[in-house]
Amino acid sequence: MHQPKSYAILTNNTSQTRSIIDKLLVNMPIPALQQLQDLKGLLFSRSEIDRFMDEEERHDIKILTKETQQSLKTMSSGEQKKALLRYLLQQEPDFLVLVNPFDNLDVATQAQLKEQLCDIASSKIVVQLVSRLEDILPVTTDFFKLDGEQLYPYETAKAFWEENQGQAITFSGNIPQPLQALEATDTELVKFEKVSVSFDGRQVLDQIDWTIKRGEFWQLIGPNGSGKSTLLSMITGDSHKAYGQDLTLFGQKKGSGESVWDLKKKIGYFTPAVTDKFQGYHSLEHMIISGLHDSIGLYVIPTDTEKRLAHEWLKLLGLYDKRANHFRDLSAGEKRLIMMARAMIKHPPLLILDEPTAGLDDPSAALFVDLVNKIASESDTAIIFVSHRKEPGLHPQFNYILNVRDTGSIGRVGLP
Ligand SMILES: Nc1ncnc2c1ncn2[C@@H]1O[C@H](COP(=O)(O)OP(=O)(O)OP(=O)(O)O)[C@@H](O)[C@H]1O
Repeated sequence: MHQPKSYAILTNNTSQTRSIIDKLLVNMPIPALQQLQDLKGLLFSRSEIDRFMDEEERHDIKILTKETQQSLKTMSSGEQKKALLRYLLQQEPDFLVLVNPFDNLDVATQAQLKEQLCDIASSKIVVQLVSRLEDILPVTTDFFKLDGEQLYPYETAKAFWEENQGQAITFSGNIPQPLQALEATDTELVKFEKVSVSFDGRQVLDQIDWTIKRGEFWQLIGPNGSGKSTLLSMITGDSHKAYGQDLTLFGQKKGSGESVWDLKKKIGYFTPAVTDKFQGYHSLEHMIISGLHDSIGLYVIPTDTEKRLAHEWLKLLGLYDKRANHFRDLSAGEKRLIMMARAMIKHPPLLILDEPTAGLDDPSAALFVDLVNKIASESDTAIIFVSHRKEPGLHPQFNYILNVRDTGSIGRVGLP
């Protein structure tokens, strides 16, 4: 049997990805992909998982998790993706549209999924929409680039690879200083001592010891389901599992009467999903200044000093000329740079970056990583960077590595 077509479409920050997906799924004609016109296609993407999660939460309709008690929301990214793929294959589609399929997955799960997708591609048409070159399946037969709404086909694989191997861009200038010097905090910002966590009788974390000190740059590494989000939510005050544990945050023992609000003021938090909350018409200048007021968008008139500071950040990011533009009109990569400036404007004692490069194309991810390195070296802010990918160019001082065991994940400190 001859191998069906496997299409790879490389997307960048200008790509109208949603529009091409919609056309593919409702069989609207796409000249370069005529073969798919009358075929049934299904979507494998983060947005589909979110949609099913929403169905569960709001309407109590369990589709992907029919066979388990656990809700989709509490599953790890790997478990969620497996459940979605299984469900899609049961529907026997003619082709699958895969959108950044390896995002949020650890290295081992990525490798398993890659093998499974290559296997599927040997008998079924797949259309990959990917922003990272390393995600393109080796079985790919036809290559494209999506600029805006325009789909450009390549004559050969060689022509595609030659044109798209990117070069790095870097920042020049230092990161702006805060309006007020960083509040004097204890040297130890976070201290887990023999912290164990269980869900429904199953132990997920086993005797975690982890101390994060002022100004340190950590990468938190662990396979899907190893408990990374659980650890982060204990630090940010979003998990009740933190109570009764030997956990000290900014010098205060957990459960000793601190308010979640006080805690949140000390932590800058960024995950790509946060950008989706900013749907209003906020200018870039106001978006950055809103970080000083802990608000989503700006609802007070900014002072001249605040504006000057925001302008310094915009200049550093190369976005000063766009300062009056609306945040919602920026590219995905630009939005993340602005969100980083917003999270950093006060130089919080701790900055948490939860898979911050997911979904970005290679040049935008490289630029983002460059900004993180810069913040780490030019400020007293401690950073926790969570990512499954070995981001080329990221320079953490330490790794905190979770290893999964039957009795819960154990943690150890490793040097990068
Ligand atoms: N509220 C909950 N109820 C039941 N199980 C949960 C809950 N929250 C997390 N879990 C389980 O705990 C384990 C650890 O989950 P967690 O989300 O912390 O892992 P993770 O390392 O962040 O995974 P990923 O990299 O996929 O995001 C998973 O097996 C998950 O299913």
